[in-house]
Order: sequence, then structure tokens, then C-alpha cells
Amino acid sequence: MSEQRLTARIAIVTVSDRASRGEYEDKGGPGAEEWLRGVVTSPVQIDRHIVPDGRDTVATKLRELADGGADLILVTGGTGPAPRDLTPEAVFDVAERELPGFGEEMRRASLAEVPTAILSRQTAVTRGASLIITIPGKPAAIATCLDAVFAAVPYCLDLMGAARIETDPARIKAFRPKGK
Ligand SMILES: Nc1ncnc2c1ncn2[C@@H]1O[C@H](COP(=O)(O)OP(=O)(O)OP(=O)(O)O)[C@@H](O)[C@H]1O
Ligand SMILES: Nc1nc2c(c(=O)[nH]1)N[C@H]1C(S)=C(S)[C@@H](COP(=O)(O)O)O[C@H]1N2
Repeated sequence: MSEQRLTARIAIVTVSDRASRGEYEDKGGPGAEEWLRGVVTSPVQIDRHIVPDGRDTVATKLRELADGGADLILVTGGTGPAPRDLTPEAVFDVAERELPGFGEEMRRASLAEVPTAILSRQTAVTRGASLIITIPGKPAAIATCLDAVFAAVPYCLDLMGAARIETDPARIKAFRPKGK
């Protein structure tokens, strides 16, 4: 673990037909970036991307980002049951392994706020040393979902051989087993 890179590369991908066409302002990408900048205290490079809904559009972007060295990829939107909601299919096209606990816990936290949280097929997967976490498109879902699971993200990245990240314990108390 001593070889870990110290500047984490984080990519945020907004999946939305209308935001990608400029028909409404993307609030999800900036919201996720603001959340991360308020929580991650170690050096971090954050890039934002917007793609239209679609299995190929999303999978192509995820492959490019993961294979280009992103440690963490947050994907917002397209997790529901509508015909154009194909983010989970794209994520599984590029995934090597699923971490289903992320989706379970994010849905559990969201269900305390809105009954339609059950409609989201959000999950997390790995591709190489990239962790990909999907969250619903509603900008309000970002804090709910990331607050619920982010304590496990730094150690997950450690185990995967990705960059080391530290968090502000007043916001998110990252859990690492003793001595790690
Ligand atoms: N990235 C975003 N920025 C701002 N608002 C968003 C974003 N994604 C979703 N929303 C809001 O949440 C609502 C429901 O999200 P949902 O993903 O179901 O949208 P959608 O109708 O599928 O959008 P689109 O057609 O753009 O893909 C949207 O109508 C919009 O008001
Ligand atoms: N925390 C939270 N989770 C949520 C929501 C929300 O508003 N807040 N919206 C739900 C709704 S209405 C849908 S359809 C699904 C999928 O949304 P997506 O297709 O934008 O990803 O997420 C669900 N999860």
C-alpha cells in the first residue's frame, strides 16, 4: 500500500439527454463536485463530463475514463426504469466485479426520503483500479447517496490499488482497519 499515488483522479459523469443538449443546466455534475471538494482533504483532480443516455454512450465514456486512470468515477442519472435509462446496462458492459452493497445502502438511505428510491438500479462496480459508483439523476440524491456510502470508499480504493484519499472526519469518517 506504500506505493499508492497521492493525487486521486476523480471523474464525474452526468448522464442526461436534456442536460447534454443544453436544454437544462446540469446541476448533478457540479453538485457532486461540490460534495467531493467539501469532503476529500487529500490532493484530488476532478473532471466533469456530460453524455446523453444510452448503453453505448455511457459505456464508451466509462471505458475511456477507467482505462485512462480514473480512481473513482461517479455516474449520475439513467439508473431508473424508463426506456432510455440504460446506465446500469452500460456499467455492467464495462464492469469486472460488482460491489452490490453500495446500491443496497444508497437505496436504503434514499428510501427514508422518497418511496420512489426503489426505482433506482444504482450500484457500484470495479474496472481495473477504477471504482465506478452510480447514483440517481435527481441532484438531491447526490448528498443522500454519497453520505450513505462514502466512508467505505477510501479503503475500497486502497484494496483496489487505486490512489489514497483522505476525508474530513467532520463530514465523512473514512473507515480503514487499524494500521492501514
Ligand atoms: N443532471 C441534472 N441536472 C439537473 N436536473 C436534473 C439532472 N438530472 C435529472 N434532473 C432532474 O430530475 C428530473 C428527473 O430525472 P431523470 O433522470 O428521470 O430525468 P429525465 O427526464 O430522464 O432527463 P433526461 O431526459 O435529460 O435524461 C429531471 O426531469 C430533472 O428535473
Ligand atoms: N435520494 C434519492 N433517490 C432517488 C430519487 C430521489 O429523488 N432522491 N429519485 C428516484 C426516482 S424518481 C427514480 S426514477 C430513480 C432513478 O433515477 P435516474 O433515472 O435519474 O437515475 O431514482 C430514485 N432515487
